[in-house]
Amino acid sequence: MPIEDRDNAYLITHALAKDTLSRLRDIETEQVAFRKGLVKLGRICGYEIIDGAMETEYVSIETPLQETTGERVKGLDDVVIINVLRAATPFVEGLLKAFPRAKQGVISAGRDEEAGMNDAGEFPITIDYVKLPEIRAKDTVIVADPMLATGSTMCAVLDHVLANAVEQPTDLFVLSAVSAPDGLLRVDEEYPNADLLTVAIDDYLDDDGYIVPGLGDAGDRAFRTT
Ligand SMILES: O=P(O)(O)OC[C@H]1O[C@H](OP(=O)(O)OP(=O)(O)O)[C@H](O)[C@@H]1O
Ligand SMILES: O=c1cc[nH]c(=O)[nH]1
Ligand SMILES: [Mg+2]
Repeated sequence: MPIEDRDNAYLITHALAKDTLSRLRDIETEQVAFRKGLVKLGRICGYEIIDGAMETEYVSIETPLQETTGERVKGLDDVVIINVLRAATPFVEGLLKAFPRAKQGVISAGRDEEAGMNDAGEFPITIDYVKLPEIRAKDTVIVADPMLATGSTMCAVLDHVLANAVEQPTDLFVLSAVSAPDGLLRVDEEYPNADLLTVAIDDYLDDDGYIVPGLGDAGDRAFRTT
């Protein structure tokens, strides 16, 4: 469903996506259930991307009984999924169930929480490790991170990914579970060619840059760190 006044931002409205996200938000959801919830949400989002954004083609098929016409999704071999370490890891595990043959990239990008947010609402981002596949124009690129807060991490990641692409991808998706309005606007403004997909847009960011109501620190809850 398109988000008001934004040509390229969409809500993933599948009932099971909303159900799963609601369980993730719950403070009572402990590590294992939280991680499994992120995996499930990634899978649902993957199916929704296929359903909403990928083309199908008719193919001739020989069943054990006779020839018939079937429908196949086009381009499944030309999918690139970027895992923004570390909170995206279980989310990507779910996405891979929808895109099992995706080429995968990882990029370790973290907010410098000690430096904190500046007056413009941005965090300095540290990028430690990057391993990306070759990206070409025909690839469907999905950059996955469950949390889009100030947008600082995603902008740093997109900078890196696009600067290192062999060709600029035509289909570029930024996928998150929960977004703050500020982060969504920032990524939209800096990367107008990206389609932004999210399951929820929450109310605001608190003074520490956490999404409210949000679900807390997704990395800490999935990896049981504090
Ligand atoms: O939009 P932003 O303000 O940049 O915030 C979002 C980022 O914060 C979280 O990662 P974090 O830095 O906590 O790293 P982690 O995945 O290791 O927990 C989250 O997974 C995003 O990457
Ligand atoms: O609310 C937030 C903001 C950034 N990162 C998280 O994990 N949660
Ligand atoms: Mg974290």
